[in-house]
Amino acid sequence: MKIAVAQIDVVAGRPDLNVKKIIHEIEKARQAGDQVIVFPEMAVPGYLLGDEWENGAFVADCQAYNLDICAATTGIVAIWGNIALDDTRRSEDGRIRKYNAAFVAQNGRMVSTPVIKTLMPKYREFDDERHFYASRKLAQDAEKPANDFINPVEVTINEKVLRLGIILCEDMWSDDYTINPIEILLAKDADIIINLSCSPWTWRKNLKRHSVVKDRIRHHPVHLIYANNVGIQNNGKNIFLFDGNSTVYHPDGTIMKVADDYTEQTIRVDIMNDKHATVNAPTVSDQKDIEELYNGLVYGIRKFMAPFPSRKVAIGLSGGIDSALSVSLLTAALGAENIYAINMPSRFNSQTTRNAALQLAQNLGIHYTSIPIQHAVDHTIEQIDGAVFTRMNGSDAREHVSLSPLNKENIQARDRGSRILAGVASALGAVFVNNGNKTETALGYATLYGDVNGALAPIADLYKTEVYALGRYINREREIIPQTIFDIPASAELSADQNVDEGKGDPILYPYHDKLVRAFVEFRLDPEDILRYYHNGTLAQVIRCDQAIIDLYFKNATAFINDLEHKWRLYKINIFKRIQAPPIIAVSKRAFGFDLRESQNGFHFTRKYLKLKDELLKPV
Ligand SMILES: Nc1ncnc2c1ncn2[C@@H]1O[C@H](COP(=O)(O)OP(=O)(O)OC[C@H]2O[C@@H]([n+]3cccc(C(=O)O)c3)[C@H](O)[C@@H]2O)[C@@H](O)[C@H]1O
Ligand SMILES: Nc1ncnc2c1ncn2[C@@H]1O[C@H](COP(=O)(O)OP(=O)(O)OP(=O)(O)O)[C@@H](O)[C@H]1O
Ligand SMILES: NC(=O)CC[C@H](N)C(=O)O
Repeated sequence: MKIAVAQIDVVAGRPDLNVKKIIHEIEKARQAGDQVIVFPEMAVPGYLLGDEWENGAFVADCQAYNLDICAATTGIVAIWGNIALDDTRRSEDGRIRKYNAAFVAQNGRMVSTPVIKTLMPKYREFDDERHFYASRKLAQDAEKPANDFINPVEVTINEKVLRLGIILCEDMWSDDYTINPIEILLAKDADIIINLSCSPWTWRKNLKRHSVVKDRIRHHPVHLIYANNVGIQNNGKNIFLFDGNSTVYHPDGTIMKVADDYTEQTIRVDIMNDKHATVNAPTVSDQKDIEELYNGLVYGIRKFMAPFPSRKVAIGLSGGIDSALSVSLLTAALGAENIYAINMPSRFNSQTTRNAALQLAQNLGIHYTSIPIQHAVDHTIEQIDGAVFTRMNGSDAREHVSLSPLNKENIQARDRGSRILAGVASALGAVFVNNGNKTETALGYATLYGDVNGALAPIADLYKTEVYALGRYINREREIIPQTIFDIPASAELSADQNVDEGKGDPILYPYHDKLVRAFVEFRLDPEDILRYYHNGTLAQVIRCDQAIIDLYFKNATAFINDLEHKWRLYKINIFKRIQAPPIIAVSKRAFGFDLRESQNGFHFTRKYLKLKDELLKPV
């Protein structure tokens, strides 16, 4: 059986574009002699559409496109993902019932009723349960076992009947569920498993998938096809990267063929005359991780900017590592001709960072200018510091406004972000970007309406140590980011206390705080957990931090606890900044935005935490 797996770029919300592509691929496959062609999950509408799924006209339009696809299937079996509607019944939200489904057509006719997704992911960015009715709910309604609703689809190819075990993405990731759709299909003599997916890239997920596949077909070896899309999908607060990596597996779970990452590509195999060699499973290394991260971010930026009327981007180039990495990624994604860098020195910016910013711009060949801000900052300070409020209740009471040193720091950041960058971007017909990293985003180490601004936050899902690692990757062949930028301390350069030439910088101990933030955000640990691990000596292992670093920074329990409480407070209080922050490209296992859904409730320390703290601080 000759099967084509079409790894198309699914544009979310654009069924017109997607269907055009699908029909084109079907025609190509027919000409190539393929007998079956498989497309990804939700290949017609896209998947991360938010509450657009509630737009009745839109979903009806998407479903109606099935007729166009079906009509194109002369001489071939096509399998694709789309929404299925049942307007005779309602979902639990009172709206028309919708299914996340796979459609199978051959010779201009649907071969079966739609195959309905069984397992509905409802964690992280996934919201299937909110919008779609699962096949297992249908079973419940009918008071029948779930198995009755999970069946192979029979197709006839060359007069031979084949039983296709078709599933949708999460149906394969069944470890945490009570139902295992693949097992059910294989028990019903499916000849092959075909998984239509819409599965975003995250760190080492492809590797995990290979082991999941191996496990699923361990007791019942059959070929397994995994069809995933490329492109990005944006839920409003996060951009998810779809690397594709569509794979055909041998019955022993080894890889027969795999599509290239982030590339529209159709892979072809002749399943039953299996002469295909085995492709080596990918290896794991830090270098490969960094390479994948780099490729993903560059792809994400390029795709995010594609629908904008202009690809021009303005960026504040400080001579620090964050903007250095960001500008390097932007240049790789959009071309040097589209990048406009502005250095905006105040009196606190060293010659060291100013020179580094200029050198970096020269190395990249981008547009560059310097717009000093001290004059405007002084003017703003003078106006605010001199302001007097008069109470308008007849008392004429007066209140003088006085700026603290911290207020003055923030005026510089706001002057850069809200006055210069926003002004320059509008003059150029460009957008400007936000260069915050994940560590400072978590701790609120950025100024609201200043450097929290921007159209896109390309590196806000990278911890500071990852920012440096990617910076070194950028320099792998030649020095693009000047070495000085790696040598000076990370610093906001907003006051004399942050003078890089004197070795002064941010009040964040990145090698430890990166790990602590990751424990809060990705491992979902509370200070109670952190303190317990600290107390029983396993903290370094749990948060994957060098013990020597913890010992170096914290000489005793008091120092450790003070820091832990300070950082937990910052993390929780600064949700207000993240709410107003631009969309973030998601690359970790939990990105700020709409991957981690934060409620704005301040901070709390549990009673167990307080008890343990008392014990630890009790004088001996
Ligand atoms: N719940 C809430 N909802 C909405 N807004 C709220 C709010 N609570 C306070 N606010 C507002 O937020 C203001 C305080 O926030 P904000 O103005 O950001 O100021 P703040 O958080 O006090 O300070 C920002 C920190 O980031 C550092 N920083 C700034 C810029 C760049 C860099 C760098 O690394 O390069 C570092 C800076 O040195 C300082 O330590 C308040 O004055 C108030 O107007
Ligand atoms: N002097 C400056 N000129 C231009 N832009 C600046 C300047 N200072 C800050 N910015 C902008 O504000 C952003 C936030 O500053 P921040 O200090 O966090 O990052 P950075 O300077 O790039 O890196 P680092 O924190 O390592 O110094 C910068 O990425 C940059 O876009
Ligand atoms: N589309 C889906 O069902 C996504 C969930 C799935 N676990 C994934 O691979 O990302």
